[in-house]
Amino acid sequence: MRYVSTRGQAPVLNFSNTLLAGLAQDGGLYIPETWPQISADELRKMRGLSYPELAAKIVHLFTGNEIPEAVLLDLCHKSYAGFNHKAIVPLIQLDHNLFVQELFHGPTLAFKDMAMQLLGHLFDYVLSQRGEKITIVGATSGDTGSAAIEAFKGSTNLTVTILHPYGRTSEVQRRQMTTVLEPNINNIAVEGSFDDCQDLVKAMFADVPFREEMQLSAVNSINWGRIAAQVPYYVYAALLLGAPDREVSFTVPTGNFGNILAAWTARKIGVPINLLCVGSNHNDILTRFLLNNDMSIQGVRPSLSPSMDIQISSNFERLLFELLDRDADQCRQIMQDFRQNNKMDIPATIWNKATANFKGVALSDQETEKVIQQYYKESAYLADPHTAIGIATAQKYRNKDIPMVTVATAHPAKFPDAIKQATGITPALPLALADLYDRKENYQVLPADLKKIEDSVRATARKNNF
Ligand SMILES: Cc1ncc(COP(=O)(O)O)c(C=O)c1O
Ligand SMILES: N[C@@H](CCOP(=O)(O)O)C(=O)O
Repeated sequence: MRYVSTRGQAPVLNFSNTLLAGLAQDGGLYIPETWPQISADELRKMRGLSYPELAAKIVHLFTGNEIPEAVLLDLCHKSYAGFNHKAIVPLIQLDHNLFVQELFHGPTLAFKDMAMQLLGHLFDYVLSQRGEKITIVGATSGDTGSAAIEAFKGSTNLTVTILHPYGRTSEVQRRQMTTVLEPNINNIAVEGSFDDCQDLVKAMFADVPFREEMQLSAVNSINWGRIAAQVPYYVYAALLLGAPDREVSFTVPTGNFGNILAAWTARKIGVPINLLCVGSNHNDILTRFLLNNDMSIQGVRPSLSPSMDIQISSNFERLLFELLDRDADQCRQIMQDFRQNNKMDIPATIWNKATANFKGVALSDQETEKVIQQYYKESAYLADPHTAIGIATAQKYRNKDIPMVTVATAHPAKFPDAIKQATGITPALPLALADLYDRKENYQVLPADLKKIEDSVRATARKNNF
């Protein structure tokens, strides 16, 4: 498998180098040079596989023989062994043709564990083979950070610095990150928004001497490895609901556009997926785009669904590249203009192609609360605020002939205040996290200043003798 950058000016890489590179040198995102395909017959043969077995087959399509399927199978078994549901990604039926696929049964209670647990093993495998050490830098609005810290804590091959927006995650999310005290983990609360954190990560990659000195790598969904490891659960749900002989639609609560891009990738490789629906909170740049071709940055406002408090959705660039028929020069120009003008100018022909594939709905906090309340009362289903946005979006776009699956991206106990406000109950944290509020925290608060952040990343690497 070979990977190309969406901006066309970075070297073409194999899977392992794409994984370690994270972001392309030209600021673009890596994407497969050609899409692997699964035929309907091959899909039928995958029915009945367990989740780890299916995941190994799907991820192998993106690694090629660089990582043998038998090795991937072993890594997938290890990755999902600690999940606290036997099905790993159970599909719950809410209504006649409305389903929820729960992706939050991993150690940090959000869908990020699905990819991050596997990425932890993949990085270890590749780095041990090469005898290399790297520095991971990541931005989080709450969930990627804890999943990455959990997956990589204690590793002797790498250090991890995670930037989170100061005071803008839930307390549970913050504590899940800041109470991990292993020396290879560094938590920074940045005085700014998630978008500022993500910009700082990209700026570290753009600082070539720093990038080379530290051997930087990424675990946000700018890294293709993340997307590849998020495709299998879409295939799993589709197979359970009759694929390849029946279509299925998906609704995804969306922020950085990584999770829905994985669903779109499942369609690209041959899974019959009908609609892809984006659910947003009032940080609604993606839904404004889908409804009115308005992709203008309006500043991030805190919401009840903090993990989606994002305005610059990195993975949109991968979709754009594809919709532009892989014209990397045009993609690069549009992305550069976007950051200069705070507005993306998308030609009408491209917008039409996007809206033929994707639909979108934005919910206010009040509406989100009502949906949590309604499903709790009527269906005894407790949805976290992100999932509730997904369910409301699915309600709008479901149709009677095609099953609609909303991916449930977080456990309600990660957002106890919002759940209490909506239902009056406080969801309990699972046993493994029951003492979270008693654990000691360690993090520093820094301004959104590249030099200060780089100094902190370097200090962590030095402390670990890198
Ligand atoms: C709970 C939760 N839901 C939804 C999202 C949005 O997913 P994505 O950024 O892949 O669009 C996130 C963050 O990524 C999240 O943590
Ligand atoms: N919501 C995310 C934001 C980062 O998304 P990623 O998928 O690109 O890592 C978070 O919880 O951190």
